Amino acid sequence: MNTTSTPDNFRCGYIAIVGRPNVGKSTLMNQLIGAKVSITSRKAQTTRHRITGIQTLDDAQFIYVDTPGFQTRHSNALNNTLNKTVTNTLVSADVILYLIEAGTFGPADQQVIDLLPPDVPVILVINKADRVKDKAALMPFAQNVASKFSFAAIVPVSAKLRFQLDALQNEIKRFMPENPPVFGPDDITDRSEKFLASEIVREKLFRLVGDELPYTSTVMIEKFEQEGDLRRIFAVILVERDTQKSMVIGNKGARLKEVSTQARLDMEKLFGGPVYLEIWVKVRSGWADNEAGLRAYGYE
Ligand SMILES: Nc1nc2c(ncn2[C@@H]2O[C@H](COP(=O)(O)OP(=O)(O)OP(=O)(O)O)[C@@H](O)[C@H]2O)c(=O)[nH]1
Repeated sequence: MNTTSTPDNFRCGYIAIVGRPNVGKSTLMNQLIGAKVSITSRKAQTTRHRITGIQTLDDAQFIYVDTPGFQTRHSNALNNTLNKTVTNTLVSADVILYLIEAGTFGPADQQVIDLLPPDVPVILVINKADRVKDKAALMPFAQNVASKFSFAAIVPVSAKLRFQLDALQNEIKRFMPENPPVFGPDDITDRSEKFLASEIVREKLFRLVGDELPYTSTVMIEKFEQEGDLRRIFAVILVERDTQKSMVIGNKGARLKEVSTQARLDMEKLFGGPVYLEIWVKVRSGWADNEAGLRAYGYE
């Protein structure tokens, strides 16, 4: 018996987004749900946690699961943990979006294909289609990639320009099971504000400090207090060496100040109220190679 106003044939499902680092997974999820819950950056390997973005329409609820970029270049405890997360995310999904970049297919893309489970529908999403001048060239490229796996559908998109995202959403809906919604109609993420705050600081850090900073640097929120509308947030950026600490702080603290200002503005937009943000930089060496250390920082 249906006791709520949910239509009988409502669809609800989990959608995993996978692809090698930097193909645009976070950008795609943010554009699909229309809010910034996953961080994006020009630097590869910025997404470390599983992030859920939720979109609810009249007839369907899409629950997106973002996965860390599959890492093959470096091998340490952190990367092994990341790859395990990818595999676990995939087998429990109803639909998988496998992302590649238009015109590019390399060994790292193949390695992600090798992780795809055979019994979950996989949509081949060819992202960054805006970069391809000769659209006719996309066809043979798509056919070539399609020969490598039995995809349920193929959709070229531009996550950045929102090109073909409706078409993609319709394809996704076809493969979602009939289920009542899991989340409320206004929820966009099941992540806490504290978690989102740390992701925002990390995004600014990678954007502003750039390639010199190793991806093992991390952000912790030491205190998160709310007083009426005001949120007071105390964050720590953990780096591995003193030289990295000075890089983050910058000349007379200019860089850290910029990270802090930009992060605060994003938080105020996302939380819908004023934010007081304080960020400290601390050095802690070797944590990325230590499994126990990883657990302590919440990477299971
Ligand atoms: N031209 C173009 N650039 C895009 C598009 N989608 C994403 N990008 C850019 O590609 C870069 C990487 O995007 P992300 O969304 O961070 O990629 P990701 O796959 O989540 O990366 P990891 O977190 O490293 O796994 C950013 O600079 C984006 O702006 C697109 O459709 N067109």
